[in-house]
Amino acid sequence: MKIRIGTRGSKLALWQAYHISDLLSKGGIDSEIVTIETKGDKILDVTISKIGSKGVFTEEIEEQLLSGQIDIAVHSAKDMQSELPQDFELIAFTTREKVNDVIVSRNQSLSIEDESKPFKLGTSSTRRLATLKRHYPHIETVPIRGNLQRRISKMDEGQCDALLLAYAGVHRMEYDDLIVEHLSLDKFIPPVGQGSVAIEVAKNLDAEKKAIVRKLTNDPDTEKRLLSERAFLKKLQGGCSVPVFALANLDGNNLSIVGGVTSLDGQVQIKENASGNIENAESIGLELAEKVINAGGKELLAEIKSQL
Ligand SMILES: NCc1[nH]cc(CCC(=O)O)c1CC(=O)O
Repeated sequence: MKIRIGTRGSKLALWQAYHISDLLSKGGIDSEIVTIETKGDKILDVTISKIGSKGVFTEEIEEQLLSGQIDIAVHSAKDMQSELPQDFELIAFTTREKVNDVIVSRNQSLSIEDESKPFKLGTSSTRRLATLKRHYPHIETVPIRGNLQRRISKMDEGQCDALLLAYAGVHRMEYDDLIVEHLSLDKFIPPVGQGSVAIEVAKNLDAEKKAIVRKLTNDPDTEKRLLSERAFLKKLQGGCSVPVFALANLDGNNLSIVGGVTSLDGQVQIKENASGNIENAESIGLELAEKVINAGGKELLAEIKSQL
């Protein structure tokens, strides 16, 4: 058996694909990596929230899953919509990396906490922008898009002094030396799924292939955390372009999740939590969503979406 792995062509995406290929190979399964260019890779001059269509990074890949040109597709879990088109499913989540965001800069003396030394921080994520406005209003932000390497060259050209990024991507691309600060999970709660690699398949994929890929790549603890977070996101109809955040953690058989939504200007934040037995991961996520909705989350989200 040979598994054809579809992926976007960025270095981070390729790292993820090779990671899956390695896990398969340790289990004695051969694989081949197929790179696929998506709309999201071609349009670089506008923020993702303005491209508008769902699945800008997934559509072309899903076409190849459906036609059988590839068997599995590898994505950053956090980039996956909470509701996939009906012919597709996620069958595995790899062991999660540290979930926090970091500040990356050539200037080791920067600190986001030091209000006397403001600096220009590059980010285009609405969640990060809203969080910055709420907790660090002295920080000036600059929109920066593109893959990690591109963002770092934009920083080096002087467009900004520092970048706000997920630790997972920075670490995988081996830019650890540029990390000047790890952001606290109390203030910067990550988006759903940050730090894990998800495997997507067409539902009609051969059952034996599905089972073998899942067995060799899925981390059950990560899966429970992500199922809970993704159930929350789906119920709230969040999506990756709005400042919705959630993080589930495990302590033995207990799963606890914190999550919510922040207004774009940072003035309003709804943040709730829920917990229970790990077996009820998804219903705990739904319970969290209900709490956020009861606290006015739907109205806040509608207002945010009208402003994007
Ligand atoms: N939005 C792009 C993206 N998708 C996944 C990661 C990082 C790796 C991960 O969280 O799995 C990044 C970069 C970033 O947000 O800094």
